[in-house]
This record gives sequence, C-alpha cells and structure tokens, in this order.
Amino acid sequence: MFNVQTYDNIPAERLQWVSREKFSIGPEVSRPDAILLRSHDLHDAPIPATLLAVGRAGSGVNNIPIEALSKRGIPVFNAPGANANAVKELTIAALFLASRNIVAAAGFVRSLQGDDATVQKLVEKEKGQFGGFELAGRKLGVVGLGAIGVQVANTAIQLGMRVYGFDPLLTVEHALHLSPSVTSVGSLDDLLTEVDFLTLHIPLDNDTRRLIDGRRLSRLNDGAVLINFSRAGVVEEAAVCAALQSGKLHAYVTDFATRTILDQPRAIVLPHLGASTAEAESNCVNSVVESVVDFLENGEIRNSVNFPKVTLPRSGGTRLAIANENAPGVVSRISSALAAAELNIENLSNKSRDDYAFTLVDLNADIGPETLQLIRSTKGVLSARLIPKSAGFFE
Ligand SMILES: NC(=O)c1ccc[n+]([C@@H]2O[C@H](COP(=O)([O-])OP(=O)(O)OC[C@H]3O[C@@H](n4cnc5c(N)ncnc54)[C@H](O)[C@@H]3O)[C@@H](O)[C@H]2O)c1
Ligand SMILES: O=C(O)CC[C@@H](O)C(=O)O
Repeated sequence: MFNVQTYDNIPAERLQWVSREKFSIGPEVSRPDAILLRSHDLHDAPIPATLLAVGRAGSGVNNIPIEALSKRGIPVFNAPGANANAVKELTIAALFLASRNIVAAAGFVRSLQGDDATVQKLVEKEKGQFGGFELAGRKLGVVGLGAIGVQVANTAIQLGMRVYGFDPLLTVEHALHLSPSVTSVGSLDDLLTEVDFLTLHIPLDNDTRRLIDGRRLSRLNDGAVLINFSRAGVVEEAAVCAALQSGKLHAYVTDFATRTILDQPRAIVLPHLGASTAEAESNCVNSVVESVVDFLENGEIRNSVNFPKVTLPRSGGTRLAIANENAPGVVSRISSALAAAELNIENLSNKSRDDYAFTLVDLNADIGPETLQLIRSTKGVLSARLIPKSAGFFE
C-alpha cells in the first residue's frame, strides 16, 4: 500500500480510477510515499523521510524545492501541456478585456441607478470613455513558446494579429506546432520594440525573475498591454505600476493578485484562474497521477522535471530503482555490489539529465536487506528502493 498525501483540494472524484487497495489517498494521509499538489508551497516544509515522489497537477513547479528533492533522489513530476488550452483561452480573453475596456465598462453599467430611460440615457452619454481598439493588425509578442505560448501565438494569428515569439530554449516539439506565420525573434529586447501587446508564458526561475523590468517596459510601444499568466515574480512590480501610471502601459492583465497591483486602477487582476476549468483540472490530475503511480509501482520516470525519462519493461523479477549522481563510476559500483551478493542483472537502464541520473535494475533473484543497504551507501547513490514483483497498476 502506498500513501499519497494531497493538498489544494484535489477532488477525490478525480482520483476514482486509482486502486484504493494499493493507494491510500487524501489530505489526512501521513507518512507519504508521494505528495500530490497544485500551488501549495512546499519550500518551507520539512521533506518527509518516507517521501519518494512529488506530483504537481499543473505546469509550474516554483512552489516545490526541486534542488533539495533532487539531492535526496526524489523525482518531481508535472503535467506538461495538460492545462495549456485553459490558459490559452483565458489569455485570449485577456486581450479582449484590455482592448475593449470590458471590466471597467461592465462595472460602470452595473453601478447605474434609475429606471430604463435613465440608464439608457447614461449609457449613451458615457460609453465614449470605454471605447477600445481592435486586435486585428495589432502586434503581439509572446515570451515563452512552450505548451501555452505556442497555442496563444497560433490563436492570435487566427484573430488577425501579427505575432512575434521569443524562446531561446524552444523545443523541436513545440516548434513543430508553431504556426509558420509567427515571426521568431532572436532577442527579447528586439521583440519588445515591435509590440503593442506582450504576453508572458515562461516558468518562474532564477533566470526569469523580474525579467520584465523598467528598462524592458520602456521598449514597448506607448499604450501597450502587458498580460501575465506566468507568475507574479516574472515582472518587476514597481516598474509595472510606474508604467501604468505614466500611460506607457494601457493595461496590465494578471492572474496574480498582490496588494500593490490591486491598487492600480488599470490593472485587471484575476484570482489565479488560468487552469481552473473542469477539463484542465481533470487532465492535470490524470496525467500526473499516472506518472506518480507508474513511478511508485514500477520505478519508471515520465514527465519529471528533475530526473530523466527512464522506462524498462518488467521482466517479472525484483527491480531496484536507484537515483544517483550523474558521475563516472556510479553504475559500475552498483553492479559490483550486486555481483558481490551473487545477484545477476537481467536488464538495466540508466539515463542521465544534468547532474542527476536514474537507474533501473532487474534482478534474477530476491535482494536482501544488507545488499539494499550496501547499494544505498554506495558513493553517488542518492536513493534506492526495491520494487517487488508486481502485476497491473490500475484496476
Ligand atoms: N495562470 C495559471 O493558472 C497557469 C497555468 C499553467 C501554467 N502557468 C505558468 O505558465 C508557465 C508556462 O507554462 P507552460 O505549460 O507553457 O510551460 P512549458 O514548459 O511548456 O513552456 C515554458 C517555455 O518557456 C520557455 N522559456 C524559459 N525561459 C525563458 C526565457 N527566459 N525567455 C523566453 N522563454 C523562456 C521554455 O523554453 C519553454 O518553452 C508555467 O511555468 C507556469 O508558471 C500558469
Ligand atoms: O493549479 C492551479 O490552479 C494553477 C496551476 C498553474 O499555475 C500551473 O502552473 O499549472
């Protein structure tokens, strides 16, 4: 039985397909083998000694202490692309919210007092202050052409916008899905000088924190619109406020509420709603739970953000799942320890990614506690566990 502790109200009905004979799942579960969460911040929490995996039912992983978990040999899984359509749709909505002043206009109408005739008179008298502009022909810059950015760029092309994209780490997979009508720009500064709208679809990390600062905002066309469904920290908040106040920015549409931003009249602030659709929530939970279940039962790694993809068809015997440093000699030390215990390796897969590697070893016989301990204490091994012979993961 594996214990899976959940955070962020991940609904039990989304987990109905997971066998309760094999998995105890819920917020009250203790001594977790796995943690399943959305935006819950794990940075200041102690890492449970029992923990084998963390699953993020979403895309961004800045709420998870990736490096500390990696050093303990704990893979972190996410759900790449599973909420991209939901975020794309809200980002497209944001273009309209800003260009047609929809939030302020709707607020104005809602505030009107009086009978029909009075209301209609006021509407016709005041509507001029909410006049907008059209998207067709306007220039949109998309920063980050991953799962979300590609979809936003392609849909904006269909709306008749001229779209410019910037992503220094663009993958072949995402490039293949990008409309040929999107112009790829080689530097962020060059992209900024082109555009009327800028939308951000990048992860928050040490390279992207405050990426959009005062200097970069000053390169945008006057009256530009900034859209942020990425994370609050990818913009320099004080610079955004200054740009709103000076008119450099016509509007800032963001999914991330802070006191300062809420006090800006031309900020349109949403309550982190990008991925909040039934479809996205279901896709995210299904995707990440599938990865976590496969890892717990099989040791295989798919969709991890800190360890490589490793798969190995089960040959029926006992399996060792080992997280190790990506350093010379580790795999040979592991096989020497197994040979010393007179265990024959039937099948082995070792894959590496940056500083870390993961090794699956199928053995022809059961492994004793002393040998497992020996593997765990082998230089370069971060974690090792035994996966007994097992059939079928899902009911
Ligand atoms: N508001 C929401 O509810 C919501 C929902 C999903 C994702 N997000 C945020 O959006 C981010 C992107 O999500 P995704 O699913 O598209 O992720 P993704 O990993 O598919 O795409 C991110 C892209 O950003 C690119 N990138 C990284 N650093 C960059 C930089 N400095 N400049 C330009 N491009 C850079 C990467 O190469 C990658 O292609 C997430 O990390 C998360 O923070 C928010
Ligand atoms: O879980 C959510 O509601 C938000 C998820 C989103 O921020 C993500 O990074 O996938």
